[in-house]
Amino acid sequence: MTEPPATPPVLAMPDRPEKPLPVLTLLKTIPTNSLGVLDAELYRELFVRRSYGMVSACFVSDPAGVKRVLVDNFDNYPRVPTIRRLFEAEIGTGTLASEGETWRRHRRIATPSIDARSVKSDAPAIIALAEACAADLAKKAGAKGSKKPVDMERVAGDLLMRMLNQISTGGDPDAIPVMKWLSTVPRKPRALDIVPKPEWVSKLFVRRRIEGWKGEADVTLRRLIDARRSPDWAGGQDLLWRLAHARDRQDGQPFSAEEARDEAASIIAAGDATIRALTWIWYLLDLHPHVAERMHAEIDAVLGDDPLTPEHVGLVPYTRRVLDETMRLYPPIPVIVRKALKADEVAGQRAPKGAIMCVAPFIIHRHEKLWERPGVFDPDRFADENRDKRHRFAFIPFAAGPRVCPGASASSANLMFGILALARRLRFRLATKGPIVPFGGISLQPKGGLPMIVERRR
Ligand code: HEM
Repeated sequence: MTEPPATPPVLAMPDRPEKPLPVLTLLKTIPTNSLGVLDAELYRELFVRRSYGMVSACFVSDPAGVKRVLVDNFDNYPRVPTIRRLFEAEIGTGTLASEGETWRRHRRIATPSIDARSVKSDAPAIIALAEACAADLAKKAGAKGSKKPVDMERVAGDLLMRMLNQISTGGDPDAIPVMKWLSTVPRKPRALDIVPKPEWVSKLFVRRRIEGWKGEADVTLRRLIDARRSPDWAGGQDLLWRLAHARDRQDGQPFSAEEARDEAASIIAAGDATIRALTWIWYLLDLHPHVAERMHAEIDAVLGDDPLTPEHVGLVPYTRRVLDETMRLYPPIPVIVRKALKADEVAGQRAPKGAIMCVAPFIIHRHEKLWERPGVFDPDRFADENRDKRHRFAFIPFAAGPRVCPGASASSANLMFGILALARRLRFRLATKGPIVPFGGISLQPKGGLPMIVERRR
């Protein structure tokens, strides 16, 4: 067995300025990499309040503060309207982009359609997609190995798109443009997209551009849902069918056609975060051969030459720890932003009315006061015997509270199928000497992709 290196490798990080950036530099940096504005103090202090002219921002990393914002007083902290509008413009008012009673109703009706029980029956088809992806990469690598790199972000993106399509429509090829469209939401905004504006300005300047992006894909999505509402529907009970027939447990009412479309678009667009975890894991494994070796040994011992089944996921605890440690260091959603409707006390500190509340998994997961050796990749921190050492709200890749990710268990299972299928047959080596830069948009991506050489293991 390979020993862990005496000095752990330096991991890809965005710039971390020693001091807070001046406002102008901050405004210039955010569009190029929002994580590059997070300065060193934020990783040292559990609560930091900053003023930017008229706006206050609170960076909350104290686990008690995270709980206050996301769970105990979550009604006081809706999404920041500018970010919500970015989504709303394209996908309407589904769970992802609504607030108040609209959100509550969507969440109540939609959540049972994507919980672990509902997506269980998709597992064999999802596993088949993961196996096909591994077989395809093995073929490309050839017996002797190919020197031509593949972009792992693209590989993960393609696989996850097929998985989402399987869950949503039973794998209907007509729905691929819908998946492609929703994987681009939200697009890079223009200033006019995010400021509040009268309806006529929106119609004239914003809606038309967005209609162009959606093109036929939105028409297709509506058609797919309508077909499932028809009494003549003879297909399966996939996610779109479940959304079309779901009912509110409070008043027994189903979604309207428009609501069902918004919710489907919301869930498919949100599912895209999964791609990130299935990208960063191969980067970390290549940098840490002792972890890769142990994970491969576990997978080989448990799977052997047997066909991969859902039951295998429960038998590979070390591989699961590798996934958790990957999402600690590179959380797919790096920053959660809320706005304080009223002034509040958060972990003993004052959050003023109107403050932007930044609960950032990227900071919290690397915080010096919450983790030992936070920059070191060590999957064993997630071993059962170490569970008591960490606070429940110090690890929040799926957020927490009433707005916790409803796709958490479905995406965890799909990720494990993808990891097991690929790692059983293949190993990936970084194919660039240049730095890998984590880029923070809504989700956390390696800037410019992740080129890797594929090698066959068996
Ligand atoms: C590794 C994969 C994923 C991660 C790390 C992740 C993470 C998150 C996080 C952090 C949030 C909260 C964002 C915020 O409040 O600002 C969220 C919300 C959401 N996620 Fe996920 N997600 C993942 C996959 C999925 C999948 C596969 C689906 C659907 C099948 C999904 C559906 C949603 C929806 C609908 C919301 C909005 C919930 C609400 O506002 O009530 N996610 N996700």
